[in-house]
Amino acid sequence: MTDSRTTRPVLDAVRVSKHYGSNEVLKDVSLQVAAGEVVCIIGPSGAGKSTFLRCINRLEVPDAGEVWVDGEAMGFEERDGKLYELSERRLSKQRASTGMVFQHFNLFPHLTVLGNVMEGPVRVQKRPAATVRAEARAVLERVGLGDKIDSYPSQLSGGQRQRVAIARAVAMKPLFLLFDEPTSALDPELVGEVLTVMAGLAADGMTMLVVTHEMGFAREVADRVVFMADGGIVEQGTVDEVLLHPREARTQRFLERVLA
Ligand SMILES: Nc1ncnc2c1ncn2[C@@H]1O[C@H](COP(=O)(O)OP(=O)(O)OP(=O)(O)O)[C@@H](O)[C@H]1O
Repeated sequence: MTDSRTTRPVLDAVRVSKHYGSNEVLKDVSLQVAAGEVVCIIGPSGAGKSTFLRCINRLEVPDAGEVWVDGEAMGFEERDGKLYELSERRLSKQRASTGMVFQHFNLFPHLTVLGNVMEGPVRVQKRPAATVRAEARAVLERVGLGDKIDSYPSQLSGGQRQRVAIARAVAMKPLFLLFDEPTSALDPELVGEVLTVMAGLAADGMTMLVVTHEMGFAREVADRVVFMADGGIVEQGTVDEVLLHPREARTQRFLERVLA
């Protein structure tokens, strides 16, 4: 990749740390993701993967470290050369640039599928409803739910709900998408339809940081794989380097266990 647009880091997390009580959950974690890149984070339960994603979009406030998104410090704005903490309202707007898809969909039960997808662009980003409606329909077509726009979440399968959640994040036109184990809550037969949508977004050039236990997805789609354990990055590299020829004993043991 020689095009500078596809190599510039759109996400730059620098020495992020977080503790809960005496539990050091993240220790000095740094990670860059370039525009157009798909990075999968793998690792055992309790490694700090979810906490890292939540620190990136400031659903959790890190104890130390910085997160830069397209050159802007997450949670702060610059005025007169100084950084000031953003109000919750402005933070919500900034957070929209880091669209997040959770394990448990988090849809609004009282809104239709279309209403769920329009909510963020209209209420948070204050974009005109007519434009957003047309865009939301197009995004829902793209995730294969064009015929479900008037349904309510309770009328959908888990896989369909997760595809609505993905459409909702995409409709905000984020700089990148964060996925936190997006298929872990699904029945096995519904996992494939969600992974297919995610692979489609990756093929379209969407920048993605994906916490996943789906090794097949990581192998097929990731440009880079990051192995986390005990609150830190143990190793990272290409699929070939990390999944097929891991250097670190901890990575080898983890892969032996999950691929057994
Ligand atoms: N809000 C919280 N309060 C206290 N401890 C927390 C909180 N959130 C996470 N932890 C702890 O932080 C550690 C890391 O949790 P985290 O969910 O980030 O790990 P993970 O790698 O995503 O694990 P999993 O794959 O099981 O989701 C765990 O020990 C967890 O119990």
